[in-house]
Amino acid sequence: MIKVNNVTKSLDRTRILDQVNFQVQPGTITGVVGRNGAGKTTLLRMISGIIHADNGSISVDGKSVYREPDIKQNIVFVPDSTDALKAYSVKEIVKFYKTVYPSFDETYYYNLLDKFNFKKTGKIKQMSKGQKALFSLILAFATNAQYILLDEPTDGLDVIIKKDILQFIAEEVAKQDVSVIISSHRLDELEKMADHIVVLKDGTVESEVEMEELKQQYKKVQVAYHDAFPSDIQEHMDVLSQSGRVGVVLIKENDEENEAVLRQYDPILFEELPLTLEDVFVAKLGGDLYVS
Ligand SMILES: Nc1ncnc2c1ncn2[C@@H]1O[C@H](COP(=O)(O)OP(=O)(O)OP(=O)(O)O)[C@@H](O)[C@H]1O
Repeated sequence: MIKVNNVTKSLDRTRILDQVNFQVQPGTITGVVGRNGAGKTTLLRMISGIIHADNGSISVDGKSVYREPDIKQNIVFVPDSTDALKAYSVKEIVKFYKTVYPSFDETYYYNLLDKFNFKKTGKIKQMSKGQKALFSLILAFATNAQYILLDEPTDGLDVIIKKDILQFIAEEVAKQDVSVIISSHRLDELEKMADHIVVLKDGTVESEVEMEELKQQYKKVQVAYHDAFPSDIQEHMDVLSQSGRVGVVLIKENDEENEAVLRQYDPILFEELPLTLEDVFVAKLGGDLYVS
């Protein structure tokens, strides 16, 4: 388990992270969501031990990444840029990774390179941006590290490669016993795969959500009326959108009181729609969207 406990960090005398707390359970995907500059990269770099926290503590399986650096064999950080890899060839990088990650699985690595039609010779710098992104994930999962930290793994990629990458992550987490943290500014991408979402805003954890719980807590209903959309619905519950006589509202599961309000005007349509995380964030967190 990763425990981030009251972590504070300043860079150039500016407070980047302030009293950040959250935990990552084994075998789960945690999404760290926040706008550009929210502090996601700084947080991931601290968890992987690249930079130190000013205050607070970070432990991985009960060990401090700073005081017990052996634990770093169990953590791999994949930055949003592959610049650090560009001088290596597909073969050379294995030697380098094996010195840092003794359990690196070469068979797995070459099998996946085959699967995704990578050449087994050649330099990493010759790959396209999408190939580099996928390659760095293959490399990370081949380390056999228990904790994989991915900084914006799909940023700037086209929809096809984005889908491949998200599917690859989901499949590998299902197969291997790993925990993944993915940072992103795209709530919509993360909600499909994350078990747990941590929302970072201005350097603090603004909210945390367990996806399973959330889906059981709320429902989204589309209602339409013969006459104008009743104004008191707005006073009672969160109206996500409204156009003429049709509205989409967010209510709690088993909220009989609000359901009665919706039904008292004899709706001509009353239909439950699939709930997205964005719906809840828009309604409950003041409409502050993290989706680009
Ligand atoms: N070395 C540094 N010195 C000073 N300030 C820094 C440094 N690195 C980052 N920052 C500042 O810290 C804040 C958080 O940056 P960080 O890269 O962690 O955010 P982020 O959420 O990952 O953003 P993005 O999505 O744009 O990568 C930003 O305001 C950034 O300008």
